[in-house]
Amino acid sequence: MAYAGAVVGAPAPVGSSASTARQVKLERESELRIEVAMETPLRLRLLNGTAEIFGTELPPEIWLNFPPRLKFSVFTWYGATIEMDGATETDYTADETPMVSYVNVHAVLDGRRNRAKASSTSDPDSSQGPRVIVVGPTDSGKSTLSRMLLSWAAKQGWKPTFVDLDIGQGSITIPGCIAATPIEMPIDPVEGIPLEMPLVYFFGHTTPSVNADLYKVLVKELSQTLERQFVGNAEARAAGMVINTMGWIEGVGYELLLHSIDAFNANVVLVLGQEKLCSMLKDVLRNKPNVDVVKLQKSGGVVSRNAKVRQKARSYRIREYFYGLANDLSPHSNIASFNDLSIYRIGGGPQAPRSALPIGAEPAADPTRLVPVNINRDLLHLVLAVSFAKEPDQIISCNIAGFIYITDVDIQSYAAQEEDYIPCTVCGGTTEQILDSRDLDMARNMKLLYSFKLQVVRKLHLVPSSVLTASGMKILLSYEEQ
Ligand SMILES: Nc1ncnc2c1ncn2[C@@H]1O[C@H](COP(=O)(O)OP(=O)(O)OP(=O)(O)O)[C@@H](O)[C@H]1O
Repeated sequence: MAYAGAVVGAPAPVGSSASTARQVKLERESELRIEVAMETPLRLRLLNGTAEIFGTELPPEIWLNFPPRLKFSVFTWYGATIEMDGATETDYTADETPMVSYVNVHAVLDGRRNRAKASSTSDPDSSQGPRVIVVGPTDSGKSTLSRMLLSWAAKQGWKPTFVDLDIGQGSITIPGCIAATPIEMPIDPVEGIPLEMPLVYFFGHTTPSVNADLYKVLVKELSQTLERQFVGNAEARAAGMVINTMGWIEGVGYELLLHSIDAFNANVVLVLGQEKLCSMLKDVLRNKPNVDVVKLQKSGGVVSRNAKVRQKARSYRIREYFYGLANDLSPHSNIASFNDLSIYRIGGGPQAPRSALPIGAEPAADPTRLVPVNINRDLLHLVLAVSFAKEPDQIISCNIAGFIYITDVDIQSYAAQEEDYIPCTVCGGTTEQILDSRDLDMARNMKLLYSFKLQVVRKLHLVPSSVLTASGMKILLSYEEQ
């Protein structure tokens, strides 16, 4: 069948929504850029030739289902024919892409991995593979480039570690977290980053400006944990890391970027699409000859997302966590007694009274102070992170097991049964704040430690509700569309 619909290099009209199957012939080194329709999924398959989606090769002939709103491109190095079935917001082909420069970076990184592998494992420096950090403004394609570098490396048998420091639009778990996970296979174009063994730290907000100190502490914790893991794992060490960062590159954002480069001992800094940031980083890192700062072109395919779209994307990520990408998970609902829960938030908290401060000094909240949270209806609709910490003072340095969503807080039945209220003693999270960013108040920035044992990564396995219906808080592990 002849190729219909897309003209090389020219966008199809926005909103084109042909729903019949159609074929697209791609010339070598060109790509088909697609934004799936808002409400309906898209099927796509490779008919002939070879093609990849952000570094992961497409299997021949097999239909892949892409959920609504997904934005991606199918790139071919040598030419391919693609068949699509379903509606799109936009689909067009482009023959100008920065893919050659991206794959050249991969080749250099691959050489470094081989050298690290071949070197004596007793020398920590030479056995360390590349630690790549991808930086740039919002919507410059950082996550996409990170993904390509990881998938190309995994295709060649490496198991690089993916570190995602983007708390606004991170791709490992729900927003508000920084996380790391080994990538052992090219990343699935539909499912995304595998969730088998992520190391997740909970910040609780979608922008670090609410508590930049806490963000730094968590980045440091994550980097130190990975460092310890690398000591006993020569394979992971040689494969190195790819670190995705936030798009906030001005002021405090720039300072946090420098802190991340330092915390992870990054030795390759890839700057996407901004001359000024590149020259600032080159300047500030000139005393570190082992750090390469490389400027790369932004792809014309990167889709810009406004605040509303980003906020929606965050809501979908949370929903996806509880229900699965294809609604294939069934979150459990449970009721837990207040006494079985200990909830803390980090930062803010009661401040020292002015009278206790030196004259002229302003009271300042300790950004890393652990504050017990009284259970009340303010917790309603919060998403809480479940910490692995055994004691409250471990919360800030501990990674988390998963998340719960609070659908009801029954104060009355609690009051009827409990004379003495014992303030809860563990850690907390965020909720609708993340879902709709209405309120970035630090009072909501909490972590959570569950006092009964949970083994959770993606699915929470709580004690059955019949055991825990005694009183108090009803916890439904689900998320309601706002
Ligand atoms: N070549 C391309 N063709 C089509 N869509 C693309 C292409 N490259 C990136 N995208 C899409 O553009 C969007 C933004 O890209 P990406 O998430 O990589 O940017 P970012 O710089 O990481 O964004 P952030 O501002 O959140 O840090 C994503 O939905 C991504 O899938």
